[in-house]
Amino acid sequence: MTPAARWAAAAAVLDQIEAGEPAEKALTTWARKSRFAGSKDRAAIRDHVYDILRCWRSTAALGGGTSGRARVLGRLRQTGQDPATVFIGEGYALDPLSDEELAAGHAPDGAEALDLPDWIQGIFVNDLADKAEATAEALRHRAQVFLRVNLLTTDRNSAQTALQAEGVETAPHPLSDTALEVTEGARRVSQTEAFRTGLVELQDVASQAVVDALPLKDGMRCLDYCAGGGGKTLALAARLRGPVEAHDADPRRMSDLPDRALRAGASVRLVDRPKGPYDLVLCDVPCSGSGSWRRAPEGKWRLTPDRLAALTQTQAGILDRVAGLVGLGGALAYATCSVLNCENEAQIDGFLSRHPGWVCTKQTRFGLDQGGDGFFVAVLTRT
Ligand SMILES: C[S@@+](CC[C@H](N)C(=O)[O-])C[C@H]1O[C@@H](n2cnc3c(N)ncnc32)[C@H](O)[C@@H]1O
Repeated sequence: MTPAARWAAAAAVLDQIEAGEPAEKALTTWARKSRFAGSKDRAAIRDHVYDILRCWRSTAALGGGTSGRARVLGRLRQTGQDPATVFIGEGYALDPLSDEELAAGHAPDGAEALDLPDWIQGIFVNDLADKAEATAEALRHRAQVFLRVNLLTTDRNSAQTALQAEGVETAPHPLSDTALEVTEGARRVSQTEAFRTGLVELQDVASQAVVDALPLKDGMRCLDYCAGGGGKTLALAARLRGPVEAHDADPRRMSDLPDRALRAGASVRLVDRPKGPYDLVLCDVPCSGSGSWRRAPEGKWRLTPDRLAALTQTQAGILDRVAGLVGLGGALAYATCSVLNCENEAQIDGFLSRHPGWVCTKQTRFGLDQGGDGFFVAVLTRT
């Protein structure tokens, strides 16, 4: 496909998303109908779509409309590319722009320029103060690719050498001693022998730092209560060098975890009904995902005040339930990939006011300015 044809395909996918289709589904449907597209085409189209999803409001403002065509025009203007090289009307390219389309569009302002929903801009300013703008700006750009070195099978230097031999260049990242930032060959990672044999896992650096912050001790009984795909379960098992139990309200989300654990040489047991007492329970709760909107930008546009309120209730409910699983002297670790106070510090304050006999021994925010996604972790101890 020509570069112009890829933009035309992106415009078609964006129209489906505008009509309410999830981005992944719209991309898959397009790929099924377009067998002529190769893997490089599909990757380029996906990049266009996600770049625009991150900048959904500003591209619409600059392009003068919410159609895929207008958003592509907005994105080209935003990145200083000449629309005349894309709207060429030949082959599979988009039709040339009309005079009306050329005259449309305005420079985005305020929340539009920061690509935030209006209702959340005030919350950002209130919660993040002088970091609000920089955080919103960081969420408008692609995230770096990070790997977690699996300490059960290798060390960071050896993993780096193995990846380099397969054309993947990496650099250690200061936020976690298990983290490598991929500087070249990111698309090749999942095909490498190093990945297939469990030397490394794809995992954001701040997500790794959350696990580093947990009070781990040899032989402790440990539960990951919201295990999902198991990213943190595996990191925990590697740090602990021992077994970890994994639970999720939706067990289907853990369906790949046994295979992933096998590949990583980690001991993970899936539990339907956890029975305490545990020495450590990690709750990586469902949240707005506002710290990782650059990886999952649709979440930014789908979040509503009602949905956020429902999420904070779920989070408080999980904390209250899980408290009963932690033994005396044990710890409850609460984590989110959110930058919002109502899902972070306010949840901890609420828990402490409902549960006398618990103290908060650690509370850390990882900001996007530290390189990874925005994360929060608190450690609560039962005294
Ligand atoms: C943020 S995700 C977990 C991500 C995972 N820890 C990781 O690192 O890959 C939150 C998980 O919580 C699960 N969940 C939602 N409500 C829950 C509940 N009431 N109890 C337990 N898990 C719940 C969801 O199914 C989802 O898999």
